[in-house]
Amino acid sequence: MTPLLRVEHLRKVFPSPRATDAEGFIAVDDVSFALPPGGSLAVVGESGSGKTTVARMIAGLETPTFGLIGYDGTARATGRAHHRERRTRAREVQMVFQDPYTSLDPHQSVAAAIGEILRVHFPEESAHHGERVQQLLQQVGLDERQGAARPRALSGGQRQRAAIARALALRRPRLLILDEAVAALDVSVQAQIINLLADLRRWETGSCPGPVRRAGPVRCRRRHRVSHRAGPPATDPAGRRCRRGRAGRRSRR
Ligand SMILES: Nc1ncnc2c1ncn2[C@@H]1O[C@H](COP(=O)(O)OP(=O)(O)OP(=O)(O)O)[C@@H](O)[C@H]1O
Repeated sequence: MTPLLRVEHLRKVFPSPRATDAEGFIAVDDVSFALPPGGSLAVVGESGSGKTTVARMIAGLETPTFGLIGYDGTARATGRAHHRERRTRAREVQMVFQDPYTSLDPHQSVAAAIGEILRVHFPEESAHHGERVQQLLQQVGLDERQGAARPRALSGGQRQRAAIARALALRRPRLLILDEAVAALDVSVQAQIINLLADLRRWETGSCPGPVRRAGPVRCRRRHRVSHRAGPPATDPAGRRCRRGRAGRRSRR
C-alpha cells in the first residue's frame, strides 16, 4: 500500500544568530518514517528535540534543509512545494498547533474563522455554511456564544477546541497533524476529541463511507448505525462499503 506520508532523512538546520557560527543550529537530524492511510503516528521526544519543526515541515510551513517528504505517492525533495501541490495540501493536510492563540486571528470570532475556511474551500455550498459552522462548534463542545467570541475571550481549552473545529471544517482532512492538541483540555473533552479523531480515521480506512448527517444516531449511506455522535457529512464519492459488524460493534460500546 502506498503510504499517505513518507518522510526520509529529514534534516533542518536553522541559521545561528551568532554570525561566527557558520554551521547553524541542527533542530532535526535524519528523521525517517512512513504513515499508511488511516494510520496514526506519535512522535515522542523531550522538549526542544524538534517535534514541532518536523510537523511544520510536513505541513509545508518550514522548508527542510535536506531530505524527502512524500505525500500520497508524490515525493517532494528539499525546497519549496509547488503551488499546485501546496493547494492540494492546504485542503488535505491540517495542523492544529500547540498554542492555538497564535494560529487564530485575534480580530475574528471563532465562527467567522471557521466560516472563512468554508467560503474558500466550499463556495458552492454557501447556503449551508451557517449550519455547518454550528455543527462543527457542537462537535468540539463549543456553544453559540463561544462561537461568537474572539479568541481572547475563550479559555485555553476552548481555543484549542476552536482550532480543531477549524481543522475539521475541511470535512475529512486526510492528514491531521496535532501538536499536543489536546494537552490543554480537560479529560472529558479530551475523550470526545480523541473519539472524533478515531471516527475520522475509520472513514479514511474505508470501514465506512462516512455518516449521513441526520438528527439522532448517525448512519452510513447503507443505513447502518455507525455512531450516536455527530460527525462530518458523507464525502466519499467512491461509495465504499460499511463493514457492518465492525461499525455496529463500535456503536454499541
Ligand atoms: N525558527 C527557528 N529559528 C531558530 N531555532 C528554532 C526555530 N524554530 C525552532 N527552533 C529551535 O529548534 C529546536 C526544536 O524546536 P521544536 O519547537 O521543534 O521542539 P519541540 O520538540 O516541538 O519542543 P516542545 O516539546 O517544547 O514543543 C529548539 O531548540 C528551538 O529553539
